[in-house]
Amino acid sequence: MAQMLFTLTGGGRSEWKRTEAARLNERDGGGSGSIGISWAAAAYWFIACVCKHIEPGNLAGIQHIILVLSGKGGVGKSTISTELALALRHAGKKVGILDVDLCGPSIPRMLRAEGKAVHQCDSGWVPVFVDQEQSISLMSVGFLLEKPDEAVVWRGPKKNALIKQFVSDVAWGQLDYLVVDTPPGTSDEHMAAVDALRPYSPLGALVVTTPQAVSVGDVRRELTFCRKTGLRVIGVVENMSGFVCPHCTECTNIFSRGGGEELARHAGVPFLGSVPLDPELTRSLEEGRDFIQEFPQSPAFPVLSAIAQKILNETPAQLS
Ligand SMILES: Nc1ncnc2c1ncn2[C@@H]1O[C@H](COP(=O)(O)OP(=O)(O)OP(=O)(O)O)[C@@H](O)[C@H]1O
Repeated sequence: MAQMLFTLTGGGRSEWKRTEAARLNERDGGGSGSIGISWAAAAYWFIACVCKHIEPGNLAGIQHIILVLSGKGGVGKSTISTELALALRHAGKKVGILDVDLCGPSIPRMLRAEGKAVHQCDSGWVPVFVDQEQSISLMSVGFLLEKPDEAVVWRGPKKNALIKQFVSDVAWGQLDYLVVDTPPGTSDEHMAAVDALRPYSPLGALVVTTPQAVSVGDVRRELTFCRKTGLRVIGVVENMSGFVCPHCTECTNIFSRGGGEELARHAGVPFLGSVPLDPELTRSLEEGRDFIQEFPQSPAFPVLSAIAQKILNETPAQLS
């Protein structure tokens, strides 16, 4: 504990002690879930407030916050978060990604940032910059784990405490967009994220689904969650919507098609587009490559670019 507090409150840029985080994770994994990082966070806040080392409002420089939600796991939420961030970045925007999918942090790998370390400055944790121009910054629990495939086995209160700490303590600086990748479903973690983010900036949700009725049904629950928490729905994205044969360019609707669009129409929320299954997208994510820059001929490229463009077109007017 003493070591952790030292690393969190010490002056200058000292490296986050990942081994200490991993040790706390190990010690508390599956246990009471109420000690460890959450206690350290409380102590950290107390000391930070007393010493006035931490400026409140680390999110104050962010123009727009977009929460990416999905009813089910594996429908491509992290994929859409990553590609949206890349597309916005290629449109000249400064973008941050906050990965609050604590049990499945896949974005560091998708952006080839695995193994990078989070540093500390006077105003909090410095996110990892994933490109040389420092136009995309990323914060993920993946950076706090000793090994990339280590499991985070925490109970709800502890996860919520870390999400709140991510929201308050990451020094993003000036950003045009913060894309928040959430776990699947509508859990306590979503409430923690929404509650913690609400005071800082206009907020909207982008809901990802696959076209099948079973996934679309889960999206209805997401839309209800948005309504109940007062989150504006920016739009629905249908992912894995058809497979375009690379040889003959014929599109096969493997998981049916159009469920997301129909749901959006019924719910009265915007439909942003249907992203096809695209092997080049899978490959670029596996290899941590920049799909938007490297694969402009791919079938998923025009749809992902159009989704980013719709967000660019409407966010200044509607979210401000
Ligand atoms: N349109 C697509 N074309 C090809 N592959 C895709 C597409 N969308 C997602 N994938 C692949 O599907 C897998 C699951 O995607 P992803 O991790 O983004 O889903 P998720 O909803 O974030 O999952 P989780 O709920 O586990 O966080 C990944 O391997 C990704 O590369």
